[in-house]
Amino acid sequence: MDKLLVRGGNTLQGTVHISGSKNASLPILAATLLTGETCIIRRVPDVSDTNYMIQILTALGAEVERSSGTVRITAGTISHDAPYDIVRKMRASICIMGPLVARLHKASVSLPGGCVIGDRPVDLHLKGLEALGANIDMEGGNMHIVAENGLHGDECDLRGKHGPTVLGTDNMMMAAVLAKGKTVIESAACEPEVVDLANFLNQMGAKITGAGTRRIEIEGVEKLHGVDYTVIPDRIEAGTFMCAAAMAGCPEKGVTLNRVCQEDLKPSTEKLIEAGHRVEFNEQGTSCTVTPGAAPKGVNIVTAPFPGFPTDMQAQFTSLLAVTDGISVVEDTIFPQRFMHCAEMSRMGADIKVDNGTAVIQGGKKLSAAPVMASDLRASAALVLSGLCAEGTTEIHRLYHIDRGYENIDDKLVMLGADIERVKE
Ligand SMILES: CC(=O)N[C@H]1[C@@H](OP(=O)(O)OP(=O)(O)OC[C@H]2O[C@@H](n3ccc(=O)[nH]c3=O)[C@H](O)[C@@H]2O)O[C@H](CO)[C@@H](O)[C@@H]1O
Ligand SMILES: C=C(OP(=O)(O)O)C(=O)O
Repeated sequence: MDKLLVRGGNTLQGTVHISGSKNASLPILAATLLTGETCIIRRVPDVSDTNYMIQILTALGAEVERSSGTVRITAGTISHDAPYDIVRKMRASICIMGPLVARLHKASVSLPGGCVIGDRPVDLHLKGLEALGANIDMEGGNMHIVAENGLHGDECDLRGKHGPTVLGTDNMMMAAVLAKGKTVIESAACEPEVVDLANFLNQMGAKITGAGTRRIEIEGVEKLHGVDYTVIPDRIEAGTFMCAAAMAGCPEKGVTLNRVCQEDLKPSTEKLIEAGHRVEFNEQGTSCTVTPGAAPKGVNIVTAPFPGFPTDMQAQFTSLLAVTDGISVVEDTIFPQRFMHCAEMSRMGADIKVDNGTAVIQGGKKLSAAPVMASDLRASAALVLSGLCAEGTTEIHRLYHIDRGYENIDDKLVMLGADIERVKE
């Protein structure tokens, strides 16, 4: 197992290229199961989650070739059966349910295991599939989903107690594209990754309108075909580098991020500006430079479904606010238990009290290095950010979390001037 040594105090400057979105790539890779024709997906980040999805597709019978960011998939003859051994490692593997039932009229998929960021049920995914005529039986931790005569269009409201569901919306869209008749999804998730999946499906020949709004309509079609598609930039990786620039960037030159989407970065941009940092986009909105402010101040954050502030940026902003003067309050309404990074950051000298889904941060503390444990993907990014500003060498253990979703994060930070080394434990 690897660990990261982050020697804090270096100033970051230069340009970083943002990778394709992990959270857009995962459902898009799963959606290639909807056709026997070849799909080429470009700018798929080379991270363990996308490689894991490729292993799942291969285990189901698809032929997959990967050459750096380009993945070529032909799902000619596929199996409906995804046992525990192949789904257990990644929760996002549940997005194979929709395409399998749509194409084969049946799917056996093991329930994903627990998740450290909180309770993550799949009731809304199942509600969506049931609305389209699927019968679902649970047995021995497996979901057996059958639609003997195929799926049919219907209406379904996917609102849960924490708001809409991203992968649940994806699953229902993927199920509905080959269903007979029209499907309406109410309270759909509006995240850019949902829109990217809808764009991909439409290029395959699907008829989806309204993606990016709370109501999505899908007119079922008989068949989908292969496509050549490029996934959107990763707004969470970009947001993480924006935080790095605000925390450790050169005050004169800042850090430039290339291959971003300005619209998708709005919530992170607004909070950085409110906290006193400078964020400037080029005219096309595809590149931005973040320069740390002279007198940054604390801000309050409440996570919410898109276009609100993303829960996937909560840990990184908590890290930024821990070293920013003033009191900040950060509430995660989507995953109220997603604060494991705070205990580790406290070991580095941060002053954060977490209670009932809310962190109260007494900011402006000088951080000092400590050995810390990454507990999940974004928590590990938050610890790297803290390490960049800490005095001494921070050791970050359990690096497999960060490798799930950040392509070469250590190399990218080193290119910007950070002193980071990956070593064997
Ligand atoms: C691979 C991927 O894209 N992952 C993202 C996706 O996860 P994912 O799609 O799994 O997250 P959801 O949008 O489904 O979760 C939102 C909320 O709904 C609840 N819920 C969800 C499903 C369900 O059937 N019942 C239910 O109650 C969840 O517990 C959570 O409180 O969106 C999350 C919320 O933006 C992000 O943090 C994840 O990074
Ligand atoms: C929580 C995340 O991913 P997943 O839903 O796959 O756990 C994430 O990308 O921050």
